[in-house]
Amino acid sequence: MAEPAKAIHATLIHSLSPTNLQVLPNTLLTLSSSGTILSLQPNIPPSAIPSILAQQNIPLTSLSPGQFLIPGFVDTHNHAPQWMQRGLGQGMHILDWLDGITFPNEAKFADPAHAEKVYEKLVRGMLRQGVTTASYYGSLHGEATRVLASMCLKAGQRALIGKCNMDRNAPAFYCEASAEESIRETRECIRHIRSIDPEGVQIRPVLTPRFAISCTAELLQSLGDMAREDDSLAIQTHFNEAAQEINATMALFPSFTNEADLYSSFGLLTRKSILAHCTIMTEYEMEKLRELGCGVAHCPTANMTVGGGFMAAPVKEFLRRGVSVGLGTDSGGGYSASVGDAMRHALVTSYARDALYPKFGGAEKDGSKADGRGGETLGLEEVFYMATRGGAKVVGFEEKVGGFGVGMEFDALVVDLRDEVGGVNVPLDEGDAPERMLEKFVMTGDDRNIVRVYVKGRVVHGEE
Ligand SMILES: O=c1[nH]c(=O)c2nc[nH]c2[nH]1
Repeated sequence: MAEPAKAIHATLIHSLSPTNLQVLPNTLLTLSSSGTILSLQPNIPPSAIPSILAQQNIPLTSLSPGQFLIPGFVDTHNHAPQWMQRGLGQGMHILDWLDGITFPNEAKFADPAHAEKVYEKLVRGMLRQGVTTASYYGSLHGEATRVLASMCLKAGQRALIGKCNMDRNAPAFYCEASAEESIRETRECIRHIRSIDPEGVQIRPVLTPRFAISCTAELLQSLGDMAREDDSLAIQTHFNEAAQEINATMALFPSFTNEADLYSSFGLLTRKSILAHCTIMTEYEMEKLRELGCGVAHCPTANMTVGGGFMAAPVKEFLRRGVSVGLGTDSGGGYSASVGDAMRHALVTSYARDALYPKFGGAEKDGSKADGRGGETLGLEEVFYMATRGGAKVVGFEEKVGGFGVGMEFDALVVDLRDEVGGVNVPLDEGDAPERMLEKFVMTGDDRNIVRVYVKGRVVHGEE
């Protein structure tokens, strides 16, 4: 067994399941030099630590009252080249927003120097906000996507990284010449990612057909073939995002009546699929995603502001059916790249769904009212789960991260609610219990309250 390299004494809070939060007070953790949790002992008073660590000459970090540890956040849906366009085009419909704002911005990543500059800010900015794992869409450019992969590895962020595939229905200045070229560049990116992190410890490739509108059937089929030949490959795409997008998709593929059948016919719906948005779902598609084991990247910030009006995905229904759901910032369709905002917006959109949308077909649910509404609100435990362990499951990192346990890798945030960190919004009160501190952080905290970030036990933001 590995030797302990450092110890941390803190109150830990993590999710065991969507509805089960666990607080581990006064916990003594030891970590190996590669960041694996070797031991985890709750209820150890500070006075007992010297004798426990007597045989181990390792440094100890102790948190103060007002501070606690949570697992690192997982952003299951993020467009890396859109980092600089956040906030633009609010209220636009999806296809107009892509043409008017997004494609001209992403086209700039043909220049690897531009990619280097923007991706450095992106990865640093995401780590600072506690996003220890992200699933990134790159631009369509192979070289810029390789720059992103190298940047994540160097900065210490875990990531799935995919070169965007798009060989039609985009302006000539931002469209791949053919399906073959798109596949060639995709293979090159996968090779690069696997050469710099052969075990996929920190970064992994993900197939990234942007959506069916921008991919020919030949390209979708070739990507599906790649997924079938290598079942370790994750897949990410946009799915049932908005009415404008669904109508355009069905017009391009008239032999299908829904997106679930369309994407699965090309072999793109697997247990490794990460489907962003899923706002407009039928009973049939809901069940199909469940049967196929696909994960959902719920992106409430974008769904409320860009793409198609106000869209409230049926998240509670996904959870009821056992479909894996994580949170995505969808930066920069989402104007905010903060998973904290995504948690708050997930709560708000669930309240809207509860009040305004007829309940989803299927079994009677507790809490539904006579008019068919109700039963759709999410709780704090559920949004925190989706931001951490649930997200880790969606992106395929659940055995390593998302919670705390012996044998897991230590991706964690030191949350600090004390006045001295300079955040004015968090109302820390004397005697606040850990559960209450977490609730206040989720609802009112920001990056100033994330004072240190660990990935694999290494400090990647803040000071040790
Ligand atoms: O939110 C979104 N952002 C995008 O970049 C995109 N492309 C296709 N569909 C999309 N939706």
